[in-house]
Amino acid sequence: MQALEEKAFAAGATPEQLMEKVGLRMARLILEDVLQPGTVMVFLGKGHNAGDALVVARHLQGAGWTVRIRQGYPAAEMAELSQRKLSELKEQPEPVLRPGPLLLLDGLVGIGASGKLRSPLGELADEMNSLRASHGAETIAMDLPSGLNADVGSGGHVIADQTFTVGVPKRGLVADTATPFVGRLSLIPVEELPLPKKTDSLTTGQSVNELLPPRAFGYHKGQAGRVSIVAGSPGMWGAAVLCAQGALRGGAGMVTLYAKSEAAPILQPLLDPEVMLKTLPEDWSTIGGDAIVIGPGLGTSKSSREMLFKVLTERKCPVVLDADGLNLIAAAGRFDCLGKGVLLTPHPGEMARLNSSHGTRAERVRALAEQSGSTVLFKGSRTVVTEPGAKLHYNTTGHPAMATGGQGDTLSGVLGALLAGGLSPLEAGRVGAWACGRAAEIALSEGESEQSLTPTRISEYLGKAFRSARIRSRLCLEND
Ligand SMILES: NC(=O)C1=CN([C@@H]2O[C@H](COP(=O)(O)OP(=O)(O)OC[C@H]3O[C@@H](n4cnc5c(N)ncnc54)[C@H](O)[C@@H]3O)[C@@H](O)[C@H]2O)[C@@H](O)CC1
Repeated sequence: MQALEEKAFAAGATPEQLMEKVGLRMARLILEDVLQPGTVMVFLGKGHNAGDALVVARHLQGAGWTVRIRQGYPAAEMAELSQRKLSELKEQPEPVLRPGPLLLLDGLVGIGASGKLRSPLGELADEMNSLRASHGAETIAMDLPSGLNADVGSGGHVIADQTFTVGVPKRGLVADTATPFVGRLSLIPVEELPLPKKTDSLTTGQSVNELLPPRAFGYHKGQAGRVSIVAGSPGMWGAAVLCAQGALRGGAGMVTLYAKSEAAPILQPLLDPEVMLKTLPEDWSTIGGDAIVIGPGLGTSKSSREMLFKVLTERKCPVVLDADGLNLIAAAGRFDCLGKGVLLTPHPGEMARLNSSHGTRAERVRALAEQSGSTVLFKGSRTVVTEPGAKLHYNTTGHPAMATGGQGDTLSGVLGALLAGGLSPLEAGRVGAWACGRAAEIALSEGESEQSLTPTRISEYLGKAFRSARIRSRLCLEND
């Protein structure tokens, strides 16, 4: 990263220009999500990381926020540029905490850090963590959460709810050990710091926007695609309903749910009127569509097992395989039915049944992709998608509020819709994970809580999530 910065400076960009650019972009993303002005506390070390935080604070101050400064060192000991950014904040009378949101900006250390946080920054980090725990404050880290090793992700100290990483994703941010310290991730693009092509990538609003170009005016439902869903069983019909909701709001042209005829009186009143309900044929391989989703709440009966293997072996369109679909494959070891065109969506429990519970998440997702020849979306607080020969794509959105049964059913429907609309399994996995996570974030900023958020609400917020990919992409690229 330092080497890239040096290149950018050699090409004429000044550190101040870069700092102003990233600070403005970070502030815009905050203002997109936090709808009401509140108090922002800025925690400062000595280096340019502090300067980033100060530029963000200045923009928030301009938008009506109250700014409070917590400095580790006197101004005279700070980097000259950061001193200047401190002086550019408007003088304020010593403010009291006012009602409204409380944001903590972590500008203690960035990529210039080495080792564990030393005094007085260690104490400031503790203060941030305790305000987060006791005052409902949200912590936003500039570039990386202070204390965390940017290369390997060890040694976290500041617990961030969100990290704005500058220019290039640092490897350590997506390490398993880093996830609890990093929170949601936003990549702040800096044109002067081009992304390295070979490294693993982050799926951001900008990348989702590129994968979902606006539809042509003459677009019709045939192009949006038909999603067929085989899901649900006695006691688990809700999974089928959630999956159909996700498919409908993920952009499908037509959604058909296939279920046993005796389930119709239960299902029909629960389904959106746009969803077609058909009797599950004896031979599942006769089910048509542009994408098939199999598995949510399906059960693991012998007849389902035989039909699943048949559909997969004779598939004529992409298939999303979730939940019991994965369990059936795992129990029988029938990896020979998988391969290209199949998108597997295991959570950690299903992953352990399919492959192994040993190794890092990165190692496990790669191993399953190689073993199955399929695309794998490994769910978790840092969902990761890959396929044989591809790099790892880490999702950046989501929230612990998504820890509820049924989220995966919604996601599988969304994935079916994206595949039916023509995305590849890898693209669909990236977009689907991003959109569901973003829907959760928006729902929370509009009043849902960690306790209340349901998968149905995720579907309801998908509209805003897809829109947000376009908005965030624009916010991250315009300079004024
Ligand atoms: N260089 C630039 O022009 C740009 C830098 N940017 C920001 O600047 C950051 C890098 O800035 P710097 O290189 O000034 O470094 P940092 O701001 O990361 O901090 C370096 C300072 O922290 C102290 N320090 C290091 N490890 C410590 C520890 N364990 N405990 C306590 N103190 C410690 C060092 O003595 C040094 O004074 C990036 O992460 C990014 O946030 C962005 O503004 C973009 C442009």
